[in-house]
This record gives sequence, structure tokens and C-alpha cells, in this order.
Amino acid sequence: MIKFLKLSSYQKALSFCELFLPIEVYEEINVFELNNRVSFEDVFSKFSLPMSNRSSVDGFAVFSEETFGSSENTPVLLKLQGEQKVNDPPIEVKKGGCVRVATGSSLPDNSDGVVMIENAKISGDFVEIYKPISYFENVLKKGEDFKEGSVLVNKGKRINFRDSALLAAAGFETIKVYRKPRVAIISTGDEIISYKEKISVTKIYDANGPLIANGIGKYAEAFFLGVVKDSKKDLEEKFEYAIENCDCIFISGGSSVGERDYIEEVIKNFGEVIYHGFLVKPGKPLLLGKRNNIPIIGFPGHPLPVMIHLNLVGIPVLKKLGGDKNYYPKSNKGILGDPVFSIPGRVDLIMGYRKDNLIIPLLSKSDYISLAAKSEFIIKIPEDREIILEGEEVEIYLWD
Ligand SMILES: Nc1nc2c(c(=O)[nH]1)N[C@H]1C(S)=C(S)[C@@H](COP(=O)(O)OP(=O)(O)OC[C@H]3O[C@@H](n4cnc5c(N)ncnc54)[C@H](O)[C@@H]3O)O[C@H]1N2
Ligand code: MOO
Repeated sequence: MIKFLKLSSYQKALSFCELFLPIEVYEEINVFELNNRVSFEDVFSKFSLPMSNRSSVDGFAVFSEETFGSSENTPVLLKLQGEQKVNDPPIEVKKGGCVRVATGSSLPDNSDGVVMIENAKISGDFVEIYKPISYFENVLKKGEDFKEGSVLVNKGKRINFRDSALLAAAGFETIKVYRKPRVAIISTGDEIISYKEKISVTKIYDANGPLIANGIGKYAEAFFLGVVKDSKKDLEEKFEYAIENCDCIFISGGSSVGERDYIEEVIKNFGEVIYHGFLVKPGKPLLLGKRNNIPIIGFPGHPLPVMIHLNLVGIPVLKKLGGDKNYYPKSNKGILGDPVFSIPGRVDLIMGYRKDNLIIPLLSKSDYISLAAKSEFIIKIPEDREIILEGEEVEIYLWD
């Protein structure tokens, strides 16, 4: 019997991630390994930084008002009363005097500003000040960077390398982060072979396995379950293992309506098919299903739709499972440099790159991999457009 797909708006695929909840399981990770992990809780600072007023330059701590009126020709003379060492607690400055300070050392008590060394000169027991400073100039005030009790990173924030500096400066050795979701990856097709096998004209090397494993690496742990022939029994065995051991299943190939396209049936045996088929090019037969909180995505076999829908549908789902509050794909706008034609009624997703600040489309068929590898982003042609002319604004999705 010939099967037909019931096509849904691509908007439904983009919001597939909303059907799932974060997996509330954490692990403690050392500050050296935090990049890209998602904070499991609001992290509060236990002290203020800096802990005391600090000099932000090498120079002389003074009473700022005593520098007023100084200039190159009429320097103010202040008595050199000592040196504030970086490791020593604050010493005191008395009126009419100054204390030598280094960048990062505590500001001596009473002083309210630092004259940079370039604007002063030691002359015997005195220092000549050539330039006035304002109140608290060249000083980092206590708690100015962050205050005790303030939130350093929020629950659900993907920690970047700058955040890791903040957390390290606040004295954290480890941070609780969401455990990465575990993704079972399966490639299917009688013609698909692994890189270990010898190529022939009837065979195709598995590109989708490595594509998905590398694509999700930042967000999830990949478990490649291998290349499976178009056999319902073999597929079911892999699904059984995946359901037991993983949080998500990404399978490629066999999503269409051919006789050997079993994926829909297998998903139905293990859970439910939510959508099969979208008004989109490429990747019309994209299959989205689930079993409880386990997302199951059946990507069309061609690597190009796998790349696109992994970026726009698969990765957002993994970010959501992994606790990230900011899970939608990054998009931007730009001006088209060449016209693009499309078929109304479906969203077209086209590879593109930027040249002279214009968006240039790279026209390619679903079967092409090489152009996608060179592209910089995906251009979205909405379903209500037949043509978009050069000079018009378009939306672009950035590759993750
Ligand atoms: N009668 C219809 N035929 C097709 C339709 C349709 O609606 N009616 N849709 C077409 C579209 S659009 C797409 S996309 C493909 C998707 O088909 P499948 O998901 O069933 O994928 P396969 O047939 O298994 O493979 C398609 C193509 O991709 C190659 N492939 C598969 N897996 C891999 C891999 N791991 N690495 C590299 N290349 C892979 C495979 O050899 C095929 O050439 O269906 C259309 N047909
Ligand atoms: O949607 Mo398919 O990827 O066009 O060939």
C-alpha cells in the first residue's frame, strides 16, 4: 500500500523541544572543566570582590583633595610615609603625606585615590605630584566587581570560559552542573557501510553517524550504536538498548515512505510518533516522536537535511534536556545579495555565506555534502514567498 505523509508546518518542528523537560540530575565538575556545562543551581558569591578597596595602578595613595591645583609647573609636595605591600593589610596615610602602592595592593586607610607613578616623582623624603586626581580615582572599591551574596551564574545558564574565571575568582573548586543527556545514534540503510569496510559502487560510507556525534558533542554524550541494515528486528534490538541506556534517540535514514522505511513503525512500537513530514525543503520526511521524556528523531537519510534539522530541531531538544534555559537556535538577519526562488507553501532552508556584508545563497540539492561544509549559515525562505529579491532582508540561522 502506498503511504502518504501528513505534512505539518515547520514551526511545529522548531517547537518540538517544548514537549520535553530538563533531566534534573547533576554532577560536580571542577572549575577547569566547566566550559559549556549548564549550571544546576544559582551560584551565590560567599564574599565581595575586591574584599577591600584596591589600587588599580602603580603609584601613590593620597588624599585626593590634596592633589587639587597641582600641575607640571606647580607640583604639590607630599611626604612619602611608606609602602603598601600587596600581601600586607592596609596601612595608614596621614594628612600631608602619601604611600607608595602597587597595582592590586590594598588602598591604605584614609586615602581616597591613587596618583599614577607617571604623574609623580620621588624627591628625597617627598613626592612631587604633577596632576590632580578625583575622589577614588584609580581605585577599585570593595565589592565593586561583585558583592557577597550576589548571583554569579543562574541555574540553567550555559557556563562559558568567562564565567569560569568569575567562579574561580569567587573561590569555587567545583560547581554542580546538569549531567549531559546521553544520545543513542543509529545509522540505517542496506547500502550504508562503516569506514572499516571497503567501498564499492553500491555502497555509501556512513556520514551521518560522525555528523551527529560531532554535532551534539558540546551538549550531549554520544553513543554510536552502529550502522543497522533495513531490518525491523535489528532496529528494534537497538531501540530496546537505547531506551534502557539513553535519554534520547537520533536515527538517520529510512524515514521516508518506501517499503523498507521501517522507522515510523519501530517508533510506534516503542512510543508515539508526534509528526511525520513537514512543509520544508530539504528534509520533508523528518520524523519526530517520543517515549515519555525521551525524544526520538528520525532524520531523513541525506546528510544535508540531517545537518540542518540537527541544528534547528535536534540540538535545541538536547539543550532543553540538559537544563539550558536558552535552547532555541541562534538567528540573525541580513540583506540578500542574490535572488532566491522558492515554492510557496513550504519553508526552504538554503545554505549561505556572507560576502561584502551581503547574504549569498549556495544552491544545493539534498544529496550534496560539500557545499554545506563550506556554508556559514542557513537562510530561511518563509512559506509565503515565491521569490526573494536581492536587497531584501532575510532571516538566517547560525550553525551551532
Ligand atoms: N516516494 C517518495 N520518495 C521520497 C520522498 C517522498 O516523500 N516520497 N521523500 C524524499 C525525501 S525529500 C528525502 S529527504 C528522502 C529521505 O529518505 P529516507 O529518510 O528514507 O532516507 P534513505 O532513503 O534511507 O536515504 C536517503 C539518501 O541518503 C543516503 N544516506 C542514508 N543514510 C546515510 C548515511 N548514514 N550516511 C550517508 N548517506 C546516507 C542514502 O544512501 C540515500 O541516498 O526520501 C525521498 N524519497
Ligand atoms: O527533503 Mo529531501 O532532503 O529534499 O531530499
